[in-house]
Amino acid sequence: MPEIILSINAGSSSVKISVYQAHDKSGDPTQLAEASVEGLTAPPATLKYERGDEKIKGKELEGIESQEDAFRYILDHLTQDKGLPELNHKDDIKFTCHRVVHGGNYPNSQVIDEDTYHHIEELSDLAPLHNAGALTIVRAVSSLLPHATNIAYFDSSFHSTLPTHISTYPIDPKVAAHNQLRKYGFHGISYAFIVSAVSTYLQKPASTLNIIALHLGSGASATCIKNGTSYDTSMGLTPLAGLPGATRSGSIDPSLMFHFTHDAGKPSRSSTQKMHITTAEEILNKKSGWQALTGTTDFGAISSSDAPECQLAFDIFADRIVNFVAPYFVKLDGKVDALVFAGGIGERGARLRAEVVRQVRCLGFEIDEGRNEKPGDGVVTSIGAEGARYKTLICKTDEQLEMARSVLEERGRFAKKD
Ligand SMILES: Nc1ncnc2c1ncn2[C@@H]1O[C@H](COP(=O)(O)OP(=O)(O)O)[C@@H](O)[C@H]1O
Ligand SMILES: CC(=O)OP(=O)(O)O
Ligand SMILES: [Mg+2]
Repeated sequence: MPEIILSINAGSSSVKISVYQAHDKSGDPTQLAEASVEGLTAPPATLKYERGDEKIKGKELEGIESQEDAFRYILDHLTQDKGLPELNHKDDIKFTCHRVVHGGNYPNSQVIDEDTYHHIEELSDLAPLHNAGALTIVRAVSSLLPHATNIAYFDSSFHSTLPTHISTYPIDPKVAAHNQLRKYGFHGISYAFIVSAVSTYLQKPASTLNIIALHLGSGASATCIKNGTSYDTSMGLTPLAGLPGATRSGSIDPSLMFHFTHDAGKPSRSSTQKMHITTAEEILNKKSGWQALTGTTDFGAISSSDAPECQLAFDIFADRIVNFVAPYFVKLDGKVDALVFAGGIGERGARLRAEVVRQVRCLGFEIDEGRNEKPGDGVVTSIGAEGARYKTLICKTDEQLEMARSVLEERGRFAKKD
């Protein structure tokens, strides 16, 4: 009986699911199909599907508005695909991996049982665009695929190596300890993939790899990776800190909110019994960022527009990214193996990459315009100019593959208790 792994990546604007078949040989599981519903924050959402030579791109979907809608749509699509007989029997799905953004103090992945489910639910307030959506998918899996083992992979786990002086906020330590207020950091599944891919590409052991990695998607972050581990990262207690995003402000003066509205501390209308967020958090997470500045969350459209508000959004993003690249270069003492772009915008946004690299040229980074416009097909490609002091790379990050690989490596830990 084939063992199938469904790897589910619920982002703030998309749900991406890859289907793998496990095998006994060493190496990666075999990918059978990849489906994603994108644009949940810029309706209509669209479907992208790839199975062998079968490709669908940009199919507009009616009524798909949430992560759960997207999951159910993709599962139907996969199980009804005649060219994917491996999924005709839902019981063959042995493992479902779920990307869960906030994992609190979990240093590694966890089988989702009652306890972990409730713990992840408690953390929903700290990742209001993410955890609750991922849990709706966990619940759907439990009813639609009762034989599968659900495993949570946390975006925050990769950052459990942050030094204390970097993860600690200068606030009352008693309150901080009691409420577990510290820098957690996110996009860690992606950063784990990036470390392994760049280490293979540069033929340098991961344990000696120093990179400045930028995961730029609907949510965007920068991470300073020292000796293959997270040394600093731009997101914080929640994914709101650091860089702006599709609907997020990124870091602002914390006092700003009290001048923006008198209702800052009141519960927002999107609070539920299980998730409590204030009006301030609602505004900064869901009503700010590119959406507020330009009216669209599509950074591709923003980058190619001449409209002044789009130009301003573009300039803000480049500026805020540089605000992390430079200090991370210093924290690595100039011993930097590469500056790495990843995520939907990092991988596809040639104009933004060119602008960021131009602004940090005094550090020794330089882009090759031709390669930047038409990067190669590999998982990692170089876009740096010949002779530049430091390398600039694009990494096609794959959070679904990172989770599926880990399932196979750690499967002993996940034996299902029947
Ligand atoms: N050609 C492009 N140039 C710049 N940005 C792009 C381009 N194509 C897509 N994007 C942007 O990538 C972002 C989505 O990134 P992704 O990492 O897939 O998001 P998520 O955070 O939901 O996982 C969107 O803002 C989208 O507009
Ligand atoms: C952590 C985070 O912001 O994730 P995403 O970019 O997928 O929304
Ligand atoms: Mg993402």
